[in-house]
Amino acid sequence: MADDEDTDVPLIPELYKPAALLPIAQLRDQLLYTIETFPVTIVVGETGSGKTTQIPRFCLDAGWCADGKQIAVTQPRRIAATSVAARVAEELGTPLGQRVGYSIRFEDVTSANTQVKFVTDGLLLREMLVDPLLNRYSIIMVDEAHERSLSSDILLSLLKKVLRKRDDLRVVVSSATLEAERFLDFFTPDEGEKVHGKSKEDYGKIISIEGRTHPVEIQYLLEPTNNYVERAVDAIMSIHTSESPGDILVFLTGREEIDDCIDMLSDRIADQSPNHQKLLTLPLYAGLSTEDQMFIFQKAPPHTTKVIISTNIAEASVTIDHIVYVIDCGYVKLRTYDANLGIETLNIIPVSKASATQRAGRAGRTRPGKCFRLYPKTVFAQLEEATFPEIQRSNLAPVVLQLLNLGITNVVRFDYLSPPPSSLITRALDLLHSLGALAPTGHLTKPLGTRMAELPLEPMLARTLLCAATPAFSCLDEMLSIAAMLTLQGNAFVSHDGGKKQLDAARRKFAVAEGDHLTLYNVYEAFVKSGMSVAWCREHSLNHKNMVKAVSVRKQLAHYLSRFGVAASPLSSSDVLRVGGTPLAERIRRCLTAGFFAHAARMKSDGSFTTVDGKTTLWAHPSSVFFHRKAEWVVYTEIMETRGKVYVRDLSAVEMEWLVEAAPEYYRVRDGGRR
Ligand SMILES: Nc1ncnc2c1ncn2[C@@H]1O[C@H](COP(=O)(O)OP(=O)(O)OP(=O)(O)O)[C@@H](O)[C@H]1O
Repeated sequence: MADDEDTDVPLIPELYKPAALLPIAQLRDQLLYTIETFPVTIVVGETGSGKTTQIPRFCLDAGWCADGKQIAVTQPRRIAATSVAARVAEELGTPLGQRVGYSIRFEDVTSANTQVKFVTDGLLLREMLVDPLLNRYSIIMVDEAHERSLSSDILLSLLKKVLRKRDDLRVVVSSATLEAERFLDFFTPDEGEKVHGKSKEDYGKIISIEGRTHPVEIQYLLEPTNNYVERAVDAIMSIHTSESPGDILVFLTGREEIDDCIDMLSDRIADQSPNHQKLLTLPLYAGLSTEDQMFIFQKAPPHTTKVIISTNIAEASVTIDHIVYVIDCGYVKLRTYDANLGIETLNIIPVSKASATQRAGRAGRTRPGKCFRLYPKTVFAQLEEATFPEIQRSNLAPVVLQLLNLGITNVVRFDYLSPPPSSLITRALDLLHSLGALAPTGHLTKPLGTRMAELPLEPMLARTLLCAATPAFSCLDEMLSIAAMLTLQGNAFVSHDGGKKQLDAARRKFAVAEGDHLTLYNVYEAFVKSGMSVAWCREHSLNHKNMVKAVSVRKQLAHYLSRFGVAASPLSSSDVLRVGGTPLAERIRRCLTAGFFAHAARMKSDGSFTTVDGKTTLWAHPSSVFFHRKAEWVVYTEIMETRGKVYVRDLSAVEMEWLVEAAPEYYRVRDGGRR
């Protein structure tokens, strides 16, 4: 939380200069009238027209926070929530965390004075667990709703319900053109029905904002390429040598491609004459700490061109000053859940037109720009209009758990914007049931199910953590550290000089035969013992900021548990090395099995793994202890598909008996399939 200073600062009209040049400025009065009159306003506008930064300012100025209520603006991604909050705070001349703040998972930069709060959509959903009617807000703006992120879809459904109960709440949905009518239809009452005296016609309205800040010229390749990373490097070099100066933003699909691109680029730069304008390459992907992500917003040093190489996380709502050129590979890594196999895979697929437009729109925000699409124009014409809704391709267990906790027991007939396939819901219910979160009545079990819903962790990890406190496992202290490290999503280690060998060597120093979770635990412990030292992290190829983040996450998780009245035994569990004759390391692995039994695999003679049902071959990620070592059975906490191979990360060796013990029903019901 930020400090509570600045309590009585009035709205500062002299600082309030709604960037008069932004297209949205002309629609200010119309927008405010619509928001005042209609419960729901759908705003459609070009990228950079001012929706995200200006609408909250207009509403603030119009008195929507006068009675102590707040305005919330949701974003699908952390980087958008944090950077836009910083921008709006700057525009209003207030320190970030005061009148304008942000809140993302494990990071709350708001105070009692906060009036405009940028949040990730998932976080606002979580807030509903404690404040189901979101009473503290007068306006909720769901930004980038056309992206159809899982959380924003669910949020829209819940907001529709809240609006039926609160006639003082206003919902603003910002969307790309194509989806606007659909959103309006979703919210408005049926023909002949009235809500708070309002009929279909006077319940909601679409406002279109014409025009954009600066022009963006789009260029295409004449022929398709079969190596867009290489083409991206070519494009960067050609901009660097032939175009007028300006920073470059490149969209690739994932971290590996980003690393490859940076490696290739540094080889090419090495060949250049030293008096040439320098290139500064900066990676950007979700696994970086917030601080590292914010690095991309810093101005490049003199005579230096900044080249940001990013996944789609910089695609929407983000303004990076000085970006003149955007290079778009035309692909995105999309998470898809296969309900039959029960695994999540990451597939690289062509972007949608909406995404391509958003990417191009990262240029032309503070000056005219150019966008180079690494595919022919004919390919653009064939792209899907919008991204396939996440709710129809996701593991729904976390969301179903939250809906159940909100008292929505009939999750099949819930009012979804796009109903998910029933197989996904069934699978989610099945998993929650086997995790012990769901009672036969269809309600959450108490306390396990409700506690799992409250913990900001996915259900399997939540259950693992809750089990860790039970006498049989007695490893809460250790599991708290492991859970905190897992939230770093494989980004504890970093190569300070770019070398993969150095990274492997660093990992090996902490590795233990039992697997990656205990290895992560060792890393955490050693970091804390080092006094959280920066130098120590450097020496061991660890990302200091991420490690500090893990310490903070661990504290927050411990706080949740103490609120539940769950605590480690007074003797630190590390001191109780053997409980009931079971050594600590084994208890930890048994405990992991209690949560991750659905993520079990058996090693084959060639070192790959097969899922319990024998249907899928999995490979240990190179960062795993089991990339080299042998184990018969393992549980894994992360699964991803890269270049046609399914990799599992964070593995621990377990015994088959533990799996059956942990989930007898799960393994029996699926018999024939699973054992
Ligand atoms: N951090 C910043 N630095 C400089 N200018 C900025 C910054 N943030 C916003 N702007 C200016 O404000 C304009 C509007 O930004 P805003 O994010 O409100 O647009 P938007 O309509 O929400 O766009 P999008 O849908 O692409 O996110 C930008 O085009 C840019 O000119």
